[in-house]
Amino acid sequence: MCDFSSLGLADWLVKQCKQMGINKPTPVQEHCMPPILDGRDCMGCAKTGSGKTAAFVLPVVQKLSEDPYGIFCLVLTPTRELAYQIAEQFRVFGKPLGLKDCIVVGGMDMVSQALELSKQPHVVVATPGRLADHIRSSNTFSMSRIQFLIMDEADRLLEQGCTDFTKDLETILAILPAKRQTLLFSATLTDTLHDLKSIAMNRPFFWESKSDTRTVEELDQRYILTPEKVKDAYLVHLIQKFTDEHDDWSIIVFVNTCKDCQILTMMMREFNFPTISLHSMMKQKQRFANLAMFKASVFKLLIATDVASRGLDIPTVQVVINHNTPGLPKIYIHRVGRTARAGRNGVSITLVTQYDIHLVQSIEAENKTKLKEYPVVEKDVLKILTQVNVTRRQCEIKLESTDFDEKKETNKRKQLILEGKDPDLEAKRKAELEKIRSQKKKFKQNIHETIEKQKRGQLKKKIMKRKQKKKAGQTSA
Ligand SMILES: Nc1ncnc2c1ncn2[C@@H]1O[C@H](COP(=O)(O)OP(=O)(O)OP(=O)(O)O)[C@@H](O)[C@H]1O
Repeated sequence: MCDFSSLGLADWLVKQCKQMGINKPTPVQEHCMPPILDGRDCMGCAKTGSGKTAAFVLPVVQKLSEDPYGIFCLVLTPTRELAYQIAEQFRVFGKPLGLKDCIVVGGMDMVSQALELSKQPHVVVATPGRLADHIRSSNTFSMSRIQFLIMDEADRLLEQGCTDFTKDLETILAILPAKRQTLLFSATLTDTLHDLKSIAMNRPFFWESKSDTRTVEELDQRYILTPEKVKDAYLVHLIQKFTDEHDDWSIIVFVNTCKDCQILTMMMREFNFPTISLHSMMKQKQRFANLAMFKASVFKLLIATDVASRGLDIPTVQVVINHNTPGLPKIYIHRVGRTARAGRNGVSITLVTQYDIHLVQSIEAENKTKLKEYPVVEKDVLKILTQVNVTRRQCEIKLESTDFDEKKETNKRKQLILEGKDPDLEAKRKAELEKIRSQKKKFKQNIHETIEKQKRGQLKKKIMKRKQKKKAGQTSA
């Protein structure tokens, strides 16, 4: 049987693992640690909650112990909360070494970060935007001797989504030495493999967990088909049911927008569920505080946008509810992966409207899993429908009386300016895109309606023919 020692891990680190209850390597650790210790670049793709973090932290800490200097390792990650989580793992495993880390993320004081960077910590864990800002604005630190570059959630860092890291990554990569080890990890690497190969060029070792499905077996994946207007009532019903039945369960509800996050949080509080939220329009200190309270189970219901969908490791989360069906299978994988971690069980429930059925189908096809219907007594949901919808309206009105939308607009403009774009031009471009999208949607709808009409017509004809035949048979008899 494989153990950490046989993978080449030093005794003191094996002991450190044991102290954390980590006794046997998971497959991603078993396969990726030896090539990393051997000096190779590595791309590791394994399911959510399978121990990818330790798969890169342990070899780096071991190598650091052999030749300690700062800055030895740079870790890049897409979200600020994840940066703190990864830094904590380095701190715990590297405690006997006196490992010094520095976290460089947006929303926190830049001056104190610059000061910490100048003290040459062993490990820097950063989000790309803020680190690139430091590189552009100061020369108090050097990364020219780093031994390791790690990109956690590497596919997210490279994709050009709503937050595009490309420019910042270029700035960062430009100051790193070519001779280094590059380690790339994610539960969904495959789509970006081509781009990743141009970053990891040192005899790259690629490992992907072999499995028929892309989600873990311990996860019970469900859906509820609901009209848009009944969604919130289902949500309240589900949360009531889970909190009544299991007082130690924590629940994450994923929503599409910051505004929805805010409204649903207000609503859940109206229904007396102690709730907190996490989204990108909140002040960073509040984000950290809320997450800490959720982790400590002070609050057991978290309403979050996709800022919480990747990497967060909270063992008490038993249920993930998707208030909206994720538009991409990849987003679905990361969201539902917040439960059923490290061999534990978990449930995910996706609320699906009739317009989202094609999204569920592509999630099922991509992940090679069928979602099962979650049984609900419909009349119990209908009983609370009016109350829930009135409460939503009240919360919407309450939110409208604050400057939430205004703040959102200002934040968006600031972000665009920082990205070197013209906010007015961008707005125009977006409006044009939206127009094309809605025309396409209308066109699709028309085709769908025509096909349905034709089908109905054919069916009518068939029935008529059958009736006529029957009649003819009766008269000839
Ligand atoms: N060998 C092991 N044995 C038991 N538990 C482990 C082992 N390695 C890691 N863990 C634990 O498993 C949990 C999940 O690990 P981790 O957060 O690294 O998952 P991940 O693969 O990075 O997931 P994600 O893709 O969601 O980021 C953590 O709580 C971690 O402490």
